[in-house]
Amino acid sequence: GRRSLASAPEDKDPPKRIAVVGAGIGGTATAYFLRQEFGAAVKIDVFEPGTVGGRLATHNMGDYEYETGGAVIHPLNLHMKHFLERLGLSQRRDVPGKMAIFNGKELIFEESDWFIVNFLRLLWRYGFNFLRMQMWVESVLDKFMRIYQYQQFGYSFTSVEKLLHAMGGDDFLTLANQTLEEAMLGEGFSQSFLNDVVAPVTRVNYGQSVRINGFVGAVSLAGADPGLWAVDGGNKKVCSGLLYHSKAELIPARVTAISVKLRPSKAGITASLYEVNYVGDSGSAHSLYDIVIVATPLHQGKSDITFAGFSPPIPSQYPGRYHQTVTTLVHGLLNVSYLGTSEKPSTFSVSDVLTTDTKGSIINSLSSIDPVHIPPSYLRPPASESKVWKVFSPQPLSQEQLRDMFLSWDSTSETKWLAYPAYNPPHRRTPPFILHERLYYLNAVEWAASAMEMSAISARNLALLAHHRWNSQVGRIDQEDLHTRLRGEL
Ligand SMILES: Cc1cc2nc3c(=O)[nH]c(=O)nc-3n(C[C@H](O)[C@H](O)[C@H](O)COP(=O)(O)OP(=O)(O)OC[C@H]3O[C@@H](n4cnc5c(N)ncnc54)[C@H](O)[C@@H]3O)c2cc1C
Ligand SMILES: CC(C)=CCC/C(C)=C/CC/C(C)=C/CSC[C@H](N)C(=O)O
Repeated sequence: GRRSLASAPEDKDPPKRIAVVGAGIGGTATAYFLRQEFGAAVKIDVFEPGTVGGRLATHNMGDYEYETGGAVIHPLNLHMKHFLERLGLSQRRDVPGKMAIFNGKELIFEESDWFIVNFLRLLWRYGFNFLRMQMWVESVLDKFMRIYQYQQFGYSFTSVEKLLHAMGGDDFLTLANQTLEEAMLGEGFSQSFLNDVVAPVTRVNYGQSVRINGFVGAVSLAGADPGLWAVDGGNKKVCSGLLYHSKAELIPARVTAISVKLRPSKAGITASLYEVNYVGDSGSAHSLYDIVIVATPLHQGKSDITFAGFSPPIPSQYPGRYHQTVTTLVHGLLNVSYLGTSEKPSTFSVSDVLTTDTKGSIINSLSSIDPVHIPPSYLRPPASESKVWKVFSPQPLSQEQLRDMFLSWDSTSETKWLAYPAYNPPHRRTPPFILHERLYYLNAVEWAASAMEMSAISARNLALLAHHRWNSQVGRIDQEDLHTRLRGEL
């Protein structure tokens, strides 16, 4: 393939052992790409105290299973698509639905079955803002897609900033360091369009306002594109599949500390190894590794790993915090009048209710959801029947709030996530990908944007970076102007 043509002919001995901390999509994709880069001989251990999948998780309700965490994937998320192909998984059958926007009192927009009706309504209210937004998101996505070509040619980046810059130049760095609101007002979008249309999208996807950074804002708007998909059987199947495919060993334990140990090597030169300390059901233990990849956020409430013996020191927790989103699944009957509509439940066919950023609003969104596997004759039940609704809110819902929203229910389930970063641009500095010589940090990428595909891109980047740094192949690291240099290459 095109990678091997340019790799150095005399690679040094491959590493013997590599550790990955965390078995979400980031950690399991890292194990998969590490195996691809370093070959069959290296032993890869993946540490995970919880369920494989991390923020990709499901819950059983009635006879079916439903996504409670990461749910939708973009049609242009090429790593996720590639994983499905390699693992023999398939996309879940799509059940079309309609969207509405709720301002806390009434529905200010309700999608019609007819494209032309939606188009004319939006044109009437917001002029060409809507079409221009689609063009703006597409232009960001066009540049974003360059990363796949760079990675296919084996190029890697030492920081989130350099990765963003390689995709979209200074424009992407500016975008990431200003708010979505500033970026869109600067592009000439109207404040009412931001309030009525853009904020509901950032609220459903990231639980936050239009003051998130412009880059994650564009990702969020891409998350409202048509053609979104999910994995048949549940998104977390990708994680267990990648783990199996990578022939990594899953160690069901929590990593407590990572320290650097100096060891004399064959040539008499002192080489450093990493000691990973962990606690599992059978007590605590430690092992030595040549390379370690941390694939869990190093933030308050997310993980608590001590880094010992490093100079400069590595903090257990980086500045900034993760934002809480509570997922409540309710198997019950919606109180349609809660949405201020006089429509009959039997004809109310909205599946996704987004919300504006109104003071006192307690929910971010309310969606009718389908099981992770859709049986052949499945039809989404109307609102007049008991079915599963998913509510995203910043705080847990009280019984009283649930009683306002639902006429009755058989069961509920609540998952409190520290879901994604609380985005307050301009951030001081994105955390580093490289914590130490051969110690890497995958979730730094979430400060640009948090999504399954972002973790997969970071995984590929770190596997390449770890490989090139191990073999001192500097020609594949932080190369400038790749877009021009690779033009015409397929
Ligand atoms: C409610 C919600 C909805 C979302 N919706 C979408 C969506 O629709 N589309 C989308 O693309 N993205 C979505 N996301 C974001 C997406 O889920 C995440 O970006 C992605 O899953 C992150 O994967 P990760 O592997 O990097 O991290 P995680 O999934 O968090 O994995 C980290 C793993 O590390 C483990 N771990 C923690 N500490 C230790 C330790 N000390 N030792 C060992 N292991 C440890 C954890 O148990 C966890 O399993 C959503 C997130 C949430 C919460
Ligand atoms: C990374 C790129 C280019 C695109 C990803 C687009 C995408 C799928 C964004 C969504 C991210 C996200 C955090 C969604 C959360 S909620 C999703 C859904 N609306 C739901 O109801 O679960």
